[in-house]
Amino acid sequence: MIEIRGLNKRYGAFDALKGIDLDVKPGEFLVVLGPSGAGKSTLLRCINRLAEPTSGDIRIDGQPVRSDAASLRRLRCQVAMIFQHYNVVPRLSVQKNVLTGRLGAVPSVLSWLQIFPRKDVAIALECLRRVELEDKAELRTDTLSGGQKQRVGIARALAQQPKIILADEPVASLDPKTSRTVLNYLKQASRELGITVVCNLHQIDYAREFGERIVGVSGGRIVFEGGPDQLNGDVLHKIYPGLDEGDSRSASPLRSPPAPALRHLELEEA
Ligand SMILES: Nc1ncnc2c1ncn2[C@@H]1O[C@H](COP(=O)(O)OP(=O)(O)OP(=O)(O)O)[C@@H](O)[C@H]1O
Repeated sequence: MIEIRGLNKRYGAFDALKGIDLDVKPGEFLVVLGPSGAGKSTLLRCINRLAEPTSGDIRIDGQPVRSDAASLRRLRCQVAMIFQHYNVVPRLSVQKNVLTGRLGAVPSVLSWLQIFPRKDVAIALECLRRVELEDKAELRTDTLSGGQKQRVGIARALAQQPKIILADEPVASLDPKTSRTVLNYLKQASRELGITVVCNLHQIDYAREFGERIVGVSGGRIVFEGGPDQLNGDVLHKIYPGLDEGDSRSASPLRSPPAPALRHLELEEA
């Protein structure tokens, strides 16, 4: 579903990604694990062209990903994104937030007027049902808890009816119990709908629990690819140089501090 060959991304004089080769199979739930600054977000942003690769080739469903308007339009339909800070519109109702996932499929004049065809409203409600929030559809989104907001983020991504969901640290701002609930919704939807998911995580425990396959990134390179049962101490030291034994058994020391809310939405500087 995703084929990446020789992907490099340079910011000024800094190489954020160095020769990434990666294949993601259709329907796979892939976890990208790595320390802060490893290049995980940059990898996702290159896949969906929020960042322009310096060099290399990315194909989605066999089609090369390019930056011309037609390719970007196709890409935006095929690939949905889930963000650490939910990126919901607080004043809008839960249902309207989910309906924004339908914007690519609705004539722009209707979306300008915030009028959505009945078919799209039905899709939004079905997606809310998948994350068990259909009873909150009419509420303002800023009345929800963090975990519920992220479930709205998942429903919005599902409403797009994408082939691929890229989730950039979707549970970094949530407590452990809520994190597991949110990741369960995401994994279940991926399994039932056959959506390919690439999910960036900081937490080793969640990577083991939810990843069907894990890619370890460190210093802009892939340093591990394998199953969750292969995440042993040696592998963890490769991914997290300097990690001590206690850290490798616990998820919490590897939690990142929250990043600025809009960082992942901002297009990189030209
Ligand atoms: N727009 C940018 N301009 C300059 N440098 C950048 C930019 N975006 C990312 N970087 C740098 O590229 C490196 C990789 O960043 P990236 O956000 O991809 O890492 P990450 O693994 O996702 O980290 P985190 O888990 O903290 O989000 C970091 O050193 C970061 O400072």
